[in-house]
Amino acid sequence: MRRPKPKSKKFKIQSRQAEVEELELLESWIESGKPGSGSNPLSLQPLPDESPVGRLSDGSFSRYAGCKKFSQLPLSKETKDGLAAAKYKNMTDIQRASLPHSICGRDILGAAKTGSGKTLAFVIPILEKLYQARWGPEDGVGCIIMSPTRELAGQLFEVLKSVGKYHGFSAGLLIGGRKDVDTEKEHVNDLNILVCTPGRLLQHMDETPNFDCSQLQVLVLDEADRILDVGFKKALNAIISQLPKDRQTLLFSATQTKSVQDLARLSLKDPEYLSVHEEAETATPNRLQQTAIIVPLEQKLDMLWSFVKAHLNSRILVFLSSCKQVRFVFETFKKLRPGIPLKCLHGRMKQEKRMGIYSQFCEQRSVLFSTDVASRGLDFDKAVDWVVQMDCPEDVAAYIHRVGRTARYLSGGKSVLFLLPSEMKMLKKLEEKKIPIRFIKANMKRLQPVSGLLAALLVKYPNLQQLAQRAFITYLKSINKQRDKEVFDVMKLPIDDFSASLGLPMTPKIRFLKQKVKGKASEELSLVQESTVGDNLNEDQIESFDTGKAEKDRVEAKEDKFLLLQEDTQRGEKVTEIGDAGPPATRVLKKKKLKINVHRPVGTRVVFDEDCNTLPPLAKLADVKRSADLVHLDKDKVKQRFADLRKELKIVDEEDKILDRKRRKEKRIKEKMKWKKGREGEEADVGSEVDISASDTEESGDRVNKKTKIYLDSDSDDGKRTRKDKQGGSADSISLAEQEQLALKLLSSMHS
Ligand SMILES: Nc1ncnc2c1ncn2[C@@H]1O[C@H](COP(=O)(O)OP(=O)(O)OP(=O)(O)O)[C@@H](O)[C@H]1O
Repeated sequence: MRRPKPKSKKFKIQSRQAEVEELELLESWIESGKPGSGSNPLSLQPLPDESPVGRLSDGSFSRYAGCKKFSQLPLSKETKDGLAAAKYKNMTDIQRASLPHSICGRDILGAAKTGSGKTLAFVIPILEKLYQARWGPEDGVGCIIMSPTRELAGQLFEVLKSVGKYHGFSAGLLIGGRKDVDTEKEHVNDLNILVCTPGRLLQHMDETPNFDCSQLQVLVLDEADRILDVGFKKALNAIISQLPKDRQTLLFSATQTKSVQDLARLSLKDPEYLSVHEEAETATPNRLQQTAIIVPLEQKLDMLWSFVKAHLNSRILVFLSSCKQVRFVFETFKKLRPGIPLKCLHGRMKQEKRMGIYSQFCEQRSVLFSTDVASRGLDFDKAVDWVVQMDCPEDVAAYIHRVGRTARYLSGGKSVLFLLPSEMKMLKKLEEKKIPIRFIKANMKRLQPVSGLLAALLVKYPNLQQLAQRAFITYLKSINKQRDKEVFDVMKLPIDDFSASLGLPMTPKIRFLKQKVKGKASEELSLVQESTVGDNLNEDQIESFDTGKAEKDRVEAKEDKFLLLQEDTQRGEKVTEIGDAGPPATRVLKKKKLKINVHRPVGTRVVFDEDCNTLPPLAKLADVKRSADLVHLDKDKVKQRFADLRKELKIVDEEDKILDRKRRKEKRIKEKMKWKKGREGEEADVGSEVDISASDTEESGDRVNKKTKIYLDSDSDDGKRTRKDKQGGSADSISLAEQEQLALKLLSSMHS
C-alpha cells in the first residue's frame, strides 16, 4: 500500500544545500546512534527499515557500510521484497561499498570489475530515492538511467522491472530503432523512470511536446566513461543542459573516468569515488582465464575456423572490428557449416533483429560474431564460455569490457586474444594494467585452412566477393584510424596475403597505402591520417579492384574515379568526394589521397578518331572531370554532378552516332555509284551476261547479293534520301521498281 503523499511538493524537491545538510544530519545520526533534531523532514522520518545493523549496534557508519546482506540495509520493504524475489541476498563488493552512500543521496563514481553487480548498485538507490520522496504517477520523470547501447538499456530495464516490481512506479524503455516513437511521445511524461539511450532521450527532449525533466531526482550513467566519450559528447551535453542541477548523479563503469572535465560537465558535487577493486591484483574477474596468441593476419580466419570447429559445444562470442567484418565472417562461415549455430550482431541491423539475436544467443549454444556493440554491460543469461577477440581491441578498456562478457559474478570463463606480430605491444599494455594474460603459441599443425574454400565460395556467390572486399577495406581502415600507433601500424600488414586469405582473387587497392609505400608527399599523408582519425569515411571511396593491369595513365585514373563514384551513387551510398570546379580547401584536397583508381571494366566503349586512332576513353569529359576534381561535397551536389556528366555522355554518344551514320551513307553512295556504272556496262553488252556469270560465278553471286543488300539497306536506313532522289528525278538515279527488276534479272541469270 502506498504511503500518503505529502501536501507540499517542496518536501521532495529539496535544494542541493538542504540535501547536503540532511545527509550530514543523517550521518551524524547514524554515527551517534540517535535521531537528529534537525528540522529537515526527511531526517525526522524514521528510515523505512528497522534493521538493527543500520541503527542499533555501535551505530558507526563503517559498520553500516560493512553490511553483507541486502536485508541489513535500511531499504524499503518493496525493494527488499523485489530483491528477495529475484533471489538477491548477499551484496557484492560494489553494492556494499556504494549503497550506504547512494541511498543517502550522494553522487557516486563507482568502479568495479565486469560482472560484479554494478546494476543493482544504482537500481536500488533510485527506487529508494523515489520511494522516500513518495513519487507518484503525476510527478513525472524522477529518474533517468542512460546506457550507451540499446541492448544494455533493455537489460537494465529488465533488472529494474524485476527488483522494482513491488513499487508502484512507472518505467519506460526509450531506445532508438523502435518504430513506436509516437506512442512513446504520448506516454513519456507519465513515466517515473526512464531507461534510455542518449539519442532517444534527446529525441524526446527535442520533439515531444511538454516533455519535462525539471523534477529529475537521480541521473544514472551506466558505462559512464563510454557515455562521456566523444561519440556521445554532443548528445550528452544537450541532455545535461536540460536537466536540473539539483539532482543525485550516479556513474558506474568497470573502467571509470576520473576526468575532472567530465565530472564538471555533469555538475557532480563531492562525488564518492568508490573503486572497489583498485587494490586487487587483477583488473579482470578472478575466474577468467585469459590467453593471447600470435596469429598472422592471413591466418586469422583459419585460426577462427579451427577454433570454432574445436569448440562445437561451447557458447562463443567473437569480437571483430567492424560491421562488414562481422557480416563477411558470418556469411561465409554459415555457408561452410561448421556444425554449430552461427549468429551475428552489429549496429546496422534492425532493432527487433538485434534484440532477437541477443535473446537467442542467451538461450542457445552458438557462436555470435559481433562488433563492440556487445562489448559493454551485457550479461548473457547463460554463461558465455569463450570470448574470442579476433581483432585487437582499440585499448585496454575495450579489452576489459570485451572479456567481461564471460566470467560474470561467480561463474568462470575463458578468453583468447588474436594478436598480429605487429600488435605485440598490446600485450605489454595489458600487463601494465594488471591483466593476467597468458601468452601461448598456436599449434599450427591443427590449423584448418579455410582460405581455399572461401575463394571457391566467392566465385560461386558474387555478393560474398563484395562483402570480402568491404571487409578487407574496413579492416585496413580501422587499423589506420586507431589512435594508438604503437600498437597499430597498417604499413606492417601483409596486405596481399590478407586479401588472399579472404578468398579474394586480387588485392583491392587502397591509394593511401600505395602512397605510404612510395613515401611520397609525406607531409600530405600525415594530414590525410589526421583527417581520417575518428572520421567515418565512406570505405567505398577508397576501394577499387585491381584487374591486374599495371599500366594506367592519368586519364584512365580520372575515368576510373568517375566510374567508382558513379557506382557509389547508384548504390545510394554516401559519397563525400568529387565536386564542382573551384579551388578546394587545402585539408579537403588531402583527402584526394585516399581515393584509389578503378581499372576500366571489361566492355568499356573504345572511341576512335577520324583517322581510326583510339581516343582515351571519355576524353571529351576530361575537362569536365578535371573541373570536378575532388572537393568535399554533399550527396545532392554529387548526384547533380553525375546527372551533368551523364548528359555529357549522352551528347558524346549522339555525336558518335551521327558521325557513324554519315560515314555509312557516304560508303553506300560510293558503292551505289559503282554498281550503277557496272549495270550500265551490262546493259550495253547483253551477250556478256552469261559470260560474266560463267567466268566468275561465285564472285558475281557475291556481288549481286552485296548489291541487293546495299539496296535494301539504303532503302531502310535512308529512305528519305531515296525518296528525295526519286522525287528529284535525277538523271543518274533509277526507280525502285527498276532496281528490283534488275536484281531479279541478275539472280535468274545466275540460277540459269
Ligand atoms: N548481489 C548479487 N547476488 C547475486 N547475483 C548478483 C548480485 N548482484 C549482481 N548479480 C548478478 O551478477 C551478474 C552481473 O551483474 P551486473 O550485470 O550488474 O554486472 P556489472 O558489474 O554491471 O557488469 P559490467 O561491468 O559488465 O556491466 C548478473 O547476472 C546479476 O544478476
